[in-house]
Amino acid sequence: MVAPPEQTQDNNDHLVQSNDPEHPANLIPALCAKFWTLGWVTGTGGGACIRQDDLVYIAPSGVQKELMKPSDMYVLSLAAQAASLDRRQRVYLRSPTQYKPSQCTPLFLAAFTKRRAGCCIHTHSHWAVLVTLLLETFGPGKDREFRINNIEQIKGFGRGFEKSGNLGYHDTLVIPVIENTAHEEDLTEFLEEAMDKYPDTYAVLVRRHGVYVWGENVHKAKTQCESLDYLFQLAVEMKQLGLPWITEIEPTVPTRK
Ligand SMILES: CSC[C@@H](O)[C@@H](O)C(=O)COP(=O)(O)O
Ligand SMILES: [Zn+2]
Repeated sequence: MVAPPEQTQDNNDHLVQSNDPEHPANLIPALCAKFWTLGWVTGTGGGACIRQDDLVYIAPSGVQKELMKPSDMYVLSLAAQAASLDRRQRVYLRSPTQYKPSQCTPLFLAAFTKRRAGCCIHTHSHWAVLVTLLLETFGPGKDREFRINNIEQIKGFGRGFEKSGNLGYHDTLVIPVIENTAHEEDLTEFLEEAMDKYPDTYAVLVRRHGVYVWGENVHKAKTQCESLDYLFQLAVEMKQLGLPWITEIEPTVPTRK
């Protein structure tokens, strides 16, 4: 077994220094600046995390996510983390001294380790929060899933973990909802439970809080996050217009003559 790299005296600064705009240390600040304009990472909430092979690039906690710099990024080795005896203790190769790492770290790690995701995005989007509030009004039992079908944007989603291709127009997209907790890290066990119960899901809604969305790579995570936000907004607006709530209708497959 190859020993994981250790934190060096220079804090492994080379891990976050690159001229490549696609390098995770450059991409996280760039993505978060775009997400801020969508209201996804307002007031320090939400964020994004990228895995490149064994290395995970993590934003700091409690900072204005749209103003971050590559040098603000934490770097963690999944191999070193797996070898650590205490699962809650994080093994960082690089820690910017003035901050703590994002409180969302254990949730991001769940997407990387349980689903081999390459990127995980957490938003505090109004649409995500409103959808969880609307679901509450459907009563116990019906408030634990967001379902939608017969909308073109569903095709923006992959079929599921280790499955090829995307959902089709007539498929139903199902996103589980978990309850919020006082501390972000306490959501981890519920997020993992939801992943086990819905093995093909790429997202988990957190009631009155937001959504976690992941994908095989940055492109897929971003596409799925944007598609989902579009669908959440559409669902809320359909409800406002008095159109039938999509969770209450069955998929309508037209019959061919
Ligand atoms: C507005 S505080 C939000 C946090 O508690 C949390 O929900 C969040 O999404 C961001 O946590 P952070 O530790 O700043 O990355
Ligand atoms: Zn949050």
